[in-house]
Amino acid sequence: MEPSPGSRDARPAVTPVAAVLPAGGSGERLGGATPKQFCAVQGRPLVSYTVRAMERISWIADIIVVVSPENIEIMKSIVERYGHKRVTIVKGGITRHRSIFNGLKVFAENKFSNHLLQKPEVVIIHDAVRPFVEEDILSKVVMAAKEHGAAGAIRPLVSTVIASAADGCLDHSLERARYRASEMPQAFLFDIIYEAYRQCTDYDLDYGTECLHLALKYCKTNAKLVEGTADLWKVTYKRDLYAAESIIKDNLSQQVCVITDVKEAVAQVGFLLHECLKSQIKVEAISISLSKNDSYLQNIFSGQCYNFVCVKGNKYAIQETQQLVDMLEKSNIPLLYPVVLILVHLDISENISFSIGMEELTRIKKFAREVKKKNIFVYGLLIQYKDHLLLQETVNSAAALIMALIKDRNPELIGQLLVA
Ligand SMILES: Nc1ccn([C@@H]2O[C@H](COP(=O)(O)OP(=O)(O)OP(=O)(O)O)[C@@H](O)[C@H]2O)c(=O)n1
Ligand SMILES: O=P(O)(O)OC[C@@H](O)[C@@H](O)[C@@H](O)CO
Repeated sequence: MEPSPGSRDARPAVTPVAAVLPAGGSGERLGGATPKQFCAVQGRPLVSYTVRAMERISWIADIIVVVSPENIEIMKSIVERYGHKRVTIVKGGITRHRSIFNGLKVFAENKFSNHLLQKPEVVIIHDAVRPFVEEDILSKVVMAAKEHGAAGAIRPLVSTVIASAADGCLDHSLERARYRASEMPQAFLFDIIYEAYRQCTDYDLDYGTECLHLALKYCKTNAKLVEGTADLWKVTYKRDLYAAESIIKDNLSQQVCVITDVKEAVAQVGFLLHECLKSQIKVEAISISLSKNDSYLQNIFSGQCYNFVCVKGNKYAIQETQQLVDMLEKSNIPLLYPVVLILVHLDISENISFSIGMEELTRIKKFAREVKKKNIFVYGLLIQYKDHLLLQETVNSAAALIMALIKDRNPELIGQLLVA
């Protein structure tokens, strides 16, 4: 059980809330050799998204991630690589309940000096494979647990629940409107859920699936049920991983920063691009020379924009783009999510003889490969037109290609040159 390095900051004056994330399963229903909590989504393990969801909430003082013994080193490397704070890794058990119980023990059988892992008043229990959890539902279940002793998120049933008879035929069905699906997060007064686990039979520990039931059975505590949102679902099957990937891609595709240099023709195309794109995505447009360490650009970075379009009037100014890459890297934006950087080369020469030699294409590909190591995906886009009347049509095509690259975020296409 080790807290992540540098994980302690000043402890809040009030009794803290802690979170236990069971991540010790094998993910059999998903299939494959890698347990689902460690499967990559947009290049990052699924568990890291759930840890991030907890650590960005300041009133959660400690995050306990419970993993199987063979995955402790993997979990440590995830915590280190993605800079997760306030994380303590604990060895899991052969069942989910046993893993959760091990996670709770770190507060009750505290092997760390007190100032490290203070026993929380309320503990959140949240499956590590439920990455889309927001502060609002966490706050609701914690407040409800403070009042009722236990609380859990619920959702309407999608399918009707039926019971089968011994012969495999329908025995009866439940009236769906009267029942709910128990989801996560759940929250408990620490003493209640810890006592429930202490009294728990081996049968419950090995076959149970519901923490709220343990609080009721062993501590006579009726959990408050809190309506949850649709995105609280658990990644169980392969389809859930695909769904998680597309939700994250969609979240990353909400904003783009269009950077043009100050040349008039480039600024004009930048303006037309802005007009084309703004009906599909939020556009921040700036016209600067990238050689300036522009405070405005820094503001864009703080706004967590993950998509950048640089419109240049000359050959791909790789060294200028390198400066943007350096600024992005310093901002830490690519740490958690891949950043899309589209280099738009504008060719409005009268003679359409413009050509990008193999040498130039190779330079772009080489640059893109280098930058991919920083989790920045670089794509080339050529806008060329001879007849001014075709400008709008060409820009429309460029905008469509830009949206496709932003939404797809395909690492296999980095360094390629598309032509609008
Ligand atoms: N011994 C176990 C089993 C499960 N879990 C965790 O409990 C959560 C919900 O359980 P489930 O979806 O059933 O995960 P798995 O048991 O891995 O899935 P499967 O049943 O398909 O093997 C997951 O984050 C899982 O890692 C755990 O911490 N320890
Ligand atoms: O049963 P599994 O181990 O797949 O997952 C656990 C779920 O049952 C559990 O997270 C919710 O039903 C809330 O208790």
